[in-house]
Amino acid sequence: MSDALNFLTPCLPEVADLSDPALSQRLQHLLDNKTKPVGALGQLESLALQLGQILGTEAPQLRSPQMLVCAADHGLAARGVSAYPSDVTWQMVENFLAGGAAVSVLARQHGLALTVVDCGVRHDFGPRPEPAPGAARLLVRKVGPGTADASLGPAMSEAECLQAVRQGREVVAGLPGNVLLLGEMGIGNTSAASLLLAWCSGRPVAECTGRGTGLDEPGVARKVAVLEQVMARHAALRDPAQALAALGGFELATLVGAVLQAAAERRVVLVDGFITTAAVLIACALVPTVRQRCVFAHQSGERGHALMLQQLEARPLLSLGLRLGEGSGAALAWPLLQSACLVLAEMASFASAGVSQA
Ligand SMILES: O=C(O)c1ccc[n+]([C@@H]2O[C@H](COP(=O)([O-])O)[C@@H](O)[C@H]2O)c1
Ligand SMILES: Cc1cc2nc[nH]c2cc1C
Repeated sequence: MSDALNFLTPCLPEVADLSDPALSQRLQHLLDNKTKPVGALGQLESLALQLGQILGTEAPQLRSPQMLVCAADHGLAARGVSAYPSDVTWQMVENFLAGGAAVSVLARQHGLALTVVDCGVRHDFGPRPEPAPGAARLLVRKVGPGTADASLGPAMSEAECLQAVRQGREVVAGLPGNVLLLGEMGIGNTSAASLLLAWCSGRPVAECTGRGTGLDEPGVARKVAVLEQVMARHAALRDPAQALAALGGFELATLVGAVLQAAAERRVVLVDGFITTAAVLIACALVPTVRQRCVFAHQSGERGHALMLQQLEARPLLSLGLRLGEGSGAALAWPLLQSACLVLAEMASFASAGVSQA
C-alpha cells in the first residue's frame, strides 16, 4: 500500500506483491521449450507469463469471466464538453440491458457474463424483472444523480467517493470467477479521465484531452479551456483520493473499488480504454501492487490514452483505433488471454513432440 494516508485508506485492501522469481523462471522455461523458436509467440508469451504469475501457477485457467460496466453522469457535461447529451447515458444503459450495444454483442459472442452498475446515472431505472439466462443484469448502486460540476467545486464529496469505492469492492466480491473485464458508460467521462491523467502525470491538460465521443477541433479547444478552469479550481489536491473525489466520477470511483477488490482477490483485471485506464491509474496510485494484476486490452484512439499507458508502463494487446468504451476493447482482447493459457497448457514441448532444438 502507498505509505501516505488519505481519506480512502480505511477502505483500501492489502494487495500482496506477486513477485515470485522461481515461478517466473519455471513459466519462462516452459514457454522456451514449446515447439517454436524462442520468443516467436511475441506478446502472447509475456501475457502467458503474466497470467501464470497472477494466478500463481504454471497452468493458469481462466474461470467465469465477468464484464463489469459502470455507468454514471457528470455535472461537467453541462459545460458542453461532450458531443452528446447526458440522456445518452441512461439510454445506452437500456441498450446494454436489451442486448443491443457493442459490448452486449461482444460479451454474448465470447460468453462473458455482463453486469451493468448504475453508479450515479441521472435517471430512475425502476424495478426490473429477473434477467433471462445469459442476459445482462442491472445493479443499482447509485451514489447520486450524477456528479456536481467540477468547475464549481469537487465533483463529489469525500463521503460519496468513499461510498462509490466501497460499492465497487462489494460488487466484485459478489461476482464469481477469476477474471474481471472493465467497462464504463458516462457522457462527459473522458473529461474526468483527462483531468485525472493531468493530475497524475503533471502534464498540461491540453496534452491529456481529446475528442471523446467526437468533438471537432473547436469543440476540443473549448473542452480544454473548461478543463483548465477545473484544474485551476483544484490546484491544491494533495493525494490520489482527493483527486478522484474532486475530478472523477461515480463510475470511475466505483471502478477504482472494483479494481482494488479484484486485485486483492488475485483476479486478472482486463482493462479497456481511456476511462477504465484512468480508474486503474488511481487504483495503482493508491495501492501500487494492483499494477501486477492488470492486462491492458488495447490502445484507444482517444488522445491521452498513450500517455496514460506510458505512465503505467503498459503495453496494450491491440491497437484497433477503438474509441467506444463500454468494455468493447476488453471483450475483443479476451480470446488472446484464452489463447495464452492454451499455449501453456496444450502446446507440445520439443521433447514431447520429438522436434530438434537449436
Ligand atoms: O474508452 C475509451 O477509450 C473512450 C474514448 C472515447 C469515448 N468513450 C465513451 O464515450 C463517452 C464519453 O465521451 P465524452 O465525449 O462524453 O466525454 C463514454 O460513454 C465512454 O464510454 C470511451
Ligand atoms: C451512442 C453512444 C454509445 C456509447 N457507448 C459508450 N459511450 C457511448 C457514447 C455514445 C454517444
